[in-house]
Amino acid sequence: MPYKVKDISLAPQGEKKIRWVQEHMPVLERIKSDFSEEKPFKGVTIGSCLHLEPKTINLGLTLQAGGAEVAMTGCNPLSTQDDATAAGAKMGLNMYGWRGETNEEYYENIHRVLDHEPEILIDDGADMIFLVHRERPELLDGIIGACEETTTGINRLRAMAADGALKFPVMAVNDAYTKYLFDNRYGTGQSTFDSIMGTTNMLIAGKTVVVCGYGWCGRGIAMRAEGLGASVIVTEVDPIRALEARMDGFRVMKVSDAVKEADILITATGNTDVVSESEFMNMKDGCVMANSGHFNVEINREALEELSRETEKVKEDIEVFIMPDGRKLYLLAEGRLVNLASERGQGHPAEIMDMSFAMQVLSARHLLQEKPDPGVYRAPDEIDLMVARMKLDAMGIDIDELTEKQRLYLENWEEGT
Ligand SMILES: NC(=O)c1ccc[n+]([C@@H]2O[C@H](COP(=O)([O-])OP(=O)(O)OC[C@H]3O[C@@H](n4cnc5c(N)ncnc54)[C@H](O)[C@@H]3O)[C@@H](O)[C@H]2O)c1
Ligand SMILES: O=c1[nH]cnc2c1ncn2[C@@H]1O[C@H](CO)[C@@H](O)[C@H]1O
Ligand SMILES: N[C@@H](CCS)C(=O)O
Repeated sequence: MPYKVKDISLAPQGEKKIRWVQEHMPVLERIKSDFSEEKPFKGVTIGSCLHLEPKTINLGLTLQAGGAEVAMTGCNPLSTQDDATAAGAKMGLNMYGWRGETNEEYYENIHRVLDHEPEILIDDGADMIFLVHRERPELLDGIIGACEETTTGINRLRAMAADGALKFPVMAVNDAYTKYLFDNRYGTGQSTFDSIMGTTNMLIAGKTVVVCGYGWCGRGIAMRAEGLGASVIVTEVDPIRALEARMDGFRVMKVSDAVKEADILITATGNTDVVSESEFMNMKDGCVMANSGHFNVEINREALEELSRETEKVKEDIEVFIMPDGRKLYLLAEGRLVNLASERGQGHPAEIMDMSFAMQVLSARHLLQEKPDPGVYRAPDEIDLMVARMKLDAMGIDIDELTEKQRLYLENWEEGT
């Protein structure tokens, strides 16, 4: 099995980590067992560009159990766990990636996955989907479709479809209820603090935490910050979401004012330049900044570097930028997704990725069965509900069912007071 990983001798350690997450991914394990009987992907090659860590390797193993030939690379140069990729390679997955890739190596590894001529792509952020359109158009005819993991990827793909540039169908996995309501909210909420606390060893209680963006990720981060004892300020550009944040009990203000109070600032907007020159000029001394949104552009690191008179690596994943007036501003994990890109970041909990990855593999099967026209599609509600039911089942939770009388009552418009 071809592979290019950091150190194949790390495989035994990686295998242990994979076994551990498997115990906490009951939905995916159940699907894996069904797939090993049905073999829905027999003869199909699947290429993925996802954060490479034990839960994602387990996704690869699920596709493999379903009969697929699987080739995997990472979707962020810093989020790969080298023991997990070593184990994945040993377990028969074609594996390309290592932590700390250069930009060039990152794209070379995506090309290596594309060299397998995958018929289905699974992407996070749409880098692989763009690359195949731009640089490997000869592969487009052989591609049945793709599944996209995250909000930003889907926004980019919708823009591409609107321009008529998208040449195959894409399942918007992020838009499934069993994905964004749990992964983006509870997953990002927990893993962001897990990583910030692990990296900095700082206390959250008593601090002022500024959360930029009150979408599904932002509300999870704000909720957990409050639970840890912080005073939370939210910044937004959408008036409805700003109102929601206020009525959820948080202070809401412009980012230019919020930075004056921030001990910790976390971005989760999917946007660029959310925190830039003027914010750095007014930011509270000692503020620790982290991004849990997308790519490394939400906090403008280049502007930060240009403004500062001195920069230094404090310790793993913490950089200090000393401003001309002596204020020290700190940036975690180079401004990349802090919950995955920092050494201490393990990504979302296994119980969360259990549902996200169940939606991935079932959406991939749906693509294969339905072969829709080019466009961006939400997974059918039946699949979403099936994943929710399997999760409840695994949690030992029973819920009520509508009686026939109740169903008829809900469907009837004639009955009043
Ligand atoms: N770290 C992770 O593991 C993880 C998990 C899921 C999603 N994501 C990424 O996080 C980002 C947010 O995802 P989401 O699902 O919460 O999206 P969302 O669309 O629900 O929320 C984004 C929010 O940011 C607000 N916003 C946009 N520009 C802003 C600005 N300049 N200032 C303040 N607010 C602004 C929007 O109005 C919106 O309410 C996306 O890039 C997504 O891909 C990361
Ligand atoms: O631990 C993880 N493994 C794999 N993917 C993850 C993990 N944590 C979060 N995400 C995924 O990363 C996307 C943003 O790039 C999110 O949409 C989330 O689903
Ligand atoms: N895969 C990209 C997209 C995140 S939204 C990243 O890791 O930055």
